[in-house]
Amino acid sequence: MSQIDPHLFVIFGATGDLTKRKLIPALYHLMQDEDVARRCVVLGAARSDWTDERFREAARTALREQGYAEETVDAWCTRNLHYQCLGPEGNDYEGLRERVEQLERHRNLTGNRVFYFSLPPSIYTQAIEGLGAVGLNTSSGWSRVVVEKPFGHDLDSAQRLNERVHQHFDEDQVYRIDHYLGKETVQNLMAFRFGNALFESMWNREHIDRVEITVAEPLGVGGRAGYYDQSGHVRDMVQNHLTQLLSLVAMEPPASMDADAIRDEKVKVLNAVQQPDPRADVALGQYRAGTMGGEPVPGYRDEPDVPADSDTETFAAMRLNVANWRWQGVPFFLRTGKRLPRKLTQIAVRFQSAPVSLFQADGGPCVPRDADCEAAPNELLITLQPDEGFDLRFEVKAPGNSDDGSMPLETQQLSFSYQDAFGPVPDAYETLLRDIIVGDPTLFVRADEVEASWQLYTPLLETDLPVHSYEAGTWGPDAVDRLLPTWTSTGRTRSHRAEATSSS
Ligand SMILES: NC(=O)C1=CN([C@@H]2O[C@H](COP(=O)(O)OP(=O)(O)OC[C@H]3O[C@@H](n4cnc5c(N)ncnc54)[C@H](OP(=O)(O)O)[C@@H]3O)[C@@H](O)[C@H]2O)C=CC1
Ligand SMILES: O=C1O[C@H](COP(=O)(O)O)[C@@H](O)[C@H](O)[C@H]1O
Repeated sequence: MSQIDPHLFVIFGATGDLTKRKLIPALYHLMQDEDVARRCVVLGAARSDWTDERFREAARTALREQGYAEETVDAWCTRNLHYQCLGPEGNDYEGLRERVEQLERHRNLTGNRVFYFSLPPSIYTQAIEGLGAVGLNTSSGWSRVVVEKPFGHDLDSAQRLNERVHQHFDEDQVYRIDHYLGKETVQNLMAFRFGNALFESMWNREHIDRVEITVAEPLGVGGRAGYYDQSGHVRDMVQNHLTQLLSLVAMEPPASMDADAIRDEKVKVLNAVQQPDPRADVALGQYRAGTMGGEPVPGYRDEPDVPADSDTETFAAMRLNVANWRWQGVPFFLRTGKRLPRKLTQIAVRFQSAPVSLFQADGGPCVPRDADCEAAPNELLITLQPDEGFDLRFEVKAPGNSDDGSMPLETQQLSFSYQDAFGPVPDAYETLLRDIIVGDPTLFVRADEVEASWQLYTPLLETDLPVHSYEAGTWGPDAVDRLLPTWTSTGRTRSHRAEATSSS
């Protein structure tokens, strides 16, 4: 790991779900490296009237639940965790400043600070203003502010939030989190594309027929309806995670691996994506009651805290066109939803078929545009979770001969499994927290990038579109067939590995 400066890591929202489930375990894991543990002091903050000891106890419980050994956890919590109450209104920033300075004196820190907003998004502005009002945006060291998603709820609100943030912090101090960018396999997309000339030379409209991006979850809304019902699936997943995947698949090679060189290319490609026609290119859905893994599950409207007449979408699919020289005319299909049959994050790249198919039952040859002309295209499946890896599907001759005398072909695949090659992949939050404390912004979303993404989806979010019902445990509403009837990721399963993936 690069050199880490001694610093104070302040978590706003320290009593919340994200802190418990993701931030504390990621910090704990990072601090198994003694160098990091000596240099990082954590200060939790929220309105709840907790003490240091109460915060430590919550952290101990969270870590024990994740299977970490009791003694090591206890020692770490006592040594590294502190808590400051922000008062019942959450506005005691003067008290926070005093505590920050006191801890820095006691722990010999030199004014380097991270402020992590694990807060309800409606509080971001208040927190930014609060830090600015008491001068916590400047110090004798560096200060970084980390903002969780969602960053705004449309273009206008994202622009206003960026303006507020920039009144108190420079852009290079701001780390907008999209946790998909911390996933090892998402980063591997760049390695795959730009470290291998073989595929990059075919990565364009001359050779690719279509690209499909699927992010499917079996889970329902869980206990998050308060946020999710206001947000909906396009804001929750498409505007951020799927758009990041799209950018990484479609961007041009950057001039270097420098953070801004990469982010410049991501912004460029996002600006080339045409706004979808909401009525022709988009299908929305909401799950109704169904069966998952043999168990009945309730419909979205029967979930806790969801209004009985909610029209919030829990599924979205769309067709996008990237209007640039590399991609014009190649459809990018995005599909994501809750209560789909299984967990699957996958990019399927379908190459163009061979121009002439020689291996036909009736003696052929034929060309793919003829009816009944079977010419299986090559496909590359990039699976980001679970069972991370690549599968390249191609045609081989099956042994023996067909009765009709034609040469029998069968689809097989070359496969690479991340797990088999490298073992378990680290958690995305651990990667991202490490980048924050070493000051590497590459995997964070820049102000212009977040605005370009909202620009793309805001017209569709402002259109009153039908939300079609789908049964929990299926691949979404029938309306999705209008966009694409057969999705590579869920269509044929043509080999032992594809079947294994589909049943996991
Ligand atoms: N949970 C998750 O899986 C994910 C969450 N996120 C994002 O992370 C952020 C936090 O989410 P999550 O932890 O789930 O939310 P929670 O509602 O569980 O936690 C919110 C936290 O903010 C504190 N808080 C609320 N109001 C104020 C206030 N006025 N001033 C100071 N603190 C306040 C709450 O504590 P108290 O009441 O004590 O003040 C609590 O600690 C959100 O932006 C969310 O979108 C992103 C991805 C996944
Ligand atoms: O940001 C979010 O992501 C999760 C899915 O994340 P994953 O890492 O498990 O793929 C999603 O469940 C949640 O609704 C959304 O807010």
